[in-house]
Amino acid sequence: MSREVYEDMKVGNIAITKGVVVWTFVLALHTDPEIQGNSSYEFNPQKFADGDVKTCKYPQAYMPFGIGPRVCLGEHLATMEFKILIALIVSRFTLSPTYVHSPILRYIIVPQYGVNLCVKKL
Ligand code: HEM
Repeated sequence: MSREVYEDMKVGNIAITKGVVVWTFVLALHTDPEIQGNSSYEFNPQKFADGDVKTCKYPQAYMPFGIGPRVCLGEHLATMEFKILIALIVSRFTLSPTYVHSPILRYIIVPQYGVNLCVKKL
């Protein structure tokens, strides 16, 4: 995520000059054990049971849809679409017995050995 600095400013003890574009590496924020806790690399949907902001040390450090006045306009639509999509997938397939649960970090978190699904004729 990026923001252009419109005037010379300081963030903590870092001086930033007008015109510089500052990038936030969101993946690092979402996986840093210092911020997210020691299980930051584990796939654990349960940690969201009490809402997004309770998942990490600083509520604003969890920002898959950005943050502030330019936050993603489609956040709620996309979240709803994901819920519908997951429900549709789960209702039509079961995981193959050969499936090995092994999420790893590439550019995003992906299943290391893929996800094999059993397809049955409806
Ligand atoms: C998984 C799905 C999506 C993700 C992860 C995502 C993520 C993001 C992020 C990180 C930003 C930048 C926010 C910022 O700079 O603070 C953004 C902006 C935006 N997104 Fe999404 N987005 C998703 C889906 C959608 C959908 C479905 C729509 C529209 C239907 C949408 C519309 C927008 C728009 C219009 C902006 C620009 C907002 C602005 O600059 O004021 N996004 N999105």
